[in-house]
Amino acid sequence: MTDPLQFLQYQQAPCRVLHTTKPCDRHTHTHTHTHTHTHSSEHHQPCQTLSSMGSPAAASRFLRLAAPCARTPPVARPGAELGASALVPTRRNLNVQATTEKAEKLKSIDELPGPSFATTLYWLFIKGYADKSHLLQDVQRSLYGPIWRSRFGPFDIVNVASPELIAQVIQQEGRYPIRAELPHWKEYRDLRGQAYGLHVDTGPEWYRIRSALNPKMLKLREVSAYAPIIHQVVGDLLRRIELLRSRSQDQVTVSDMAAELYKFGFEGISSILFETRLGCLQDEIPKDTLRFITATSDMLTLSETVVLFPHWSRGILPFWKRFVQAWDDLYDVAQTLIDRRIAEIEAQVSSGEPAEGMYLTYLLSCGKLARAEVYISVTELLLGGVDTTSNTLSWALYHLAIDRRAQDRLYGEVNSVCPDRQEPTTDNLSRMPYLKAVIKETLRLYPVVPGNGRFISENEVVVANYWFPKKTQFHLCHYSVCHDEAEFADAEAFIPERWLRAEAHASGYFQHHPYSFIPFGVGVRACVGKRVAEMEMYFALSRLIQHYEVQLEDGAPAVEPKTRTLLIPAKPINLRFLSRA
Ligand code: HEM
Repeated sequence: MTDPLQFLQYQQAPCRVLHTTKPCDRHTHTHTHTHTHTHSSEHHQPCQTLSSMGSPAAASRFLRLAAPCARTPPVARPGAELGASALVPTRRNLNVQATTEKAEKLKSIDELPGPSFATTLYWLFIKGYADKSHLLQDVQRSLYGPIWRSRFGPFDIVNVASPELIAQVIQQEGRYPIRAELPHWKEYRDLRGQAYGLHVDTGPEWYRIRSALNPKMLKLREVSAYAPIIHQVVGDLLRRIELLRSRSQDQVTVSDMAAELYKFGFEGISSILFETRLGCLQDEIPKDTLRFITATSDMLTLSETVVLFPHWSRGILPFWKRFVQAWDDLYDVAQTLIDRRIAEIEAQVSSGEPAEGMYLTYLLSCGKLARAEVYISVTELLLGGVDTTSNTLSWALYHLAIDRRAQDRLYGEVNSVCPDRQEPTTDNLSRMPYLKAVIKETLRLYPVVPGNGRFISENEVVVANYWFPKKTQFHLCHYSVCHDEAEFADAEAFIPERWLRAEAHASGYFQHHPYSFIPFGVGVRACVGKRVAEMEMYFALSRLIQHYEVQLEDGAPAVEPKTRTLLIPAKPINLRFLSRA
């Protein structure tokens, strides 16, 4: 079966499209320009919409005639028992679905099973799933099947928890997909007169920003240019581990590895975005870094709280004020760092030196973004690029520490491609399939983004045999699907070999549906930092394993994940690093 990530639009040949948008008062320039983007050709012919159909019956008639829009090849999955949804929606069989008798009898959203508000409250606060919402996906799927509706305060959500149904949603996501509406983020931006940015802008405006960010983030060749700076940061991480070991009682233990890797993640992505070393892995963490760390956590937590309360409560309850403060801090840190770098660039230019840089120099000079958009884009990239890589690395080390056999195999591979602790190059990485398999398996067991979303605002859509009106919010239950025994044999076990095609085929481990593993999302809205994240994780993990044998502390209890927007370790992970020298 094919890797779903190969369908990411970014990997396809770029095409030139003329985008002419009307001038907008929010930005300082008129957006009439030509730019390069990496859409698949399907996107120039938007998915057929059901928007003007008006009723399930009309939609079903339409479906019978429609040429479906699909991005994946047909996948026959034995044993799928999902009624109409068992037909994996592909270019061919979406038509088949449409022509079945079932399509005549599309059901409405009100017919979906699902918990009442009271039941949800019970699950979250009495049964204790408030910080384990990843597990709630599994519980609810077993109660209601692969599609159900949940209502919680102002939220009305359709959950889908099978790869077939996730594929159906994605295939109808439209030309400019939206993950979720973020009215409170927009309100903050309006309050401060800031540009909207990736998460708040929608439609062609979102796409214009995204197209500016993509080229130096998603093209392998471009991302390879960041290898030397990432190696520098990995060097700092190794020195930091050496220092922490030497300070520990037994001279080998590093406590709370996730916290150390957070600093690594921050330094890594900052070195690319700001073209400056911040020194996060030094003993004294820069003040601004600490401010950003606190603000990130506050903003994400408060973001979930603020929307639950009505507008009028903002003067009484503290949440909105703290939410605004957290965003102010995030933005201010990014703006300060950017302004500092701009001053350096200006000084270089005025002294006749060429202004060479990496990502920030590109964003400032590409002529596609106003300065205000650069500020907010870099803030959002920083927001997305730290906990994600650092938590994934923490889980990878944790499992390698438990699984001696996997660790030995990884060490063997790294050592054979890069003997004598040579720093791996990006070319070397292509000869390290086991390293990549370890990261994939880590992301399968601990998808750091355990649930994704699609808010389908422009179109009415059909998923399974249900018809949904415009503005339906879908929740894509990745965690549940990644842990589904029907997709992944021995789903709870850490088996990197399942990603090595030849071995996995021989042992029956490679049989999953492409949409059962999409840790970086999929399509034009997928993660913009995927390539950078992979490079950071590959370099860090390979060099750590070159230097150390990693073990769990004696008698350390198992560490479970918890959800705090992202899937993170519920307890500190303490590891022993035994020098291989
Ligand atoms: C292990 C590492 C990472 C994982 C698993 C991950 C996962 C994801 C996922 C699942 C999405 C949503 C995609 C969708 O809706 O289809 C996303 C979006 C995003 N990610 Fe990542 N991410 C990672 C690292 C990074 C890094 C390093 C950066 C920054 C360079 C980053 C920046 C972003 C941004 C800005 C978005 C929003 C894109 C948009 O809305 O257009 N991520 N990521």
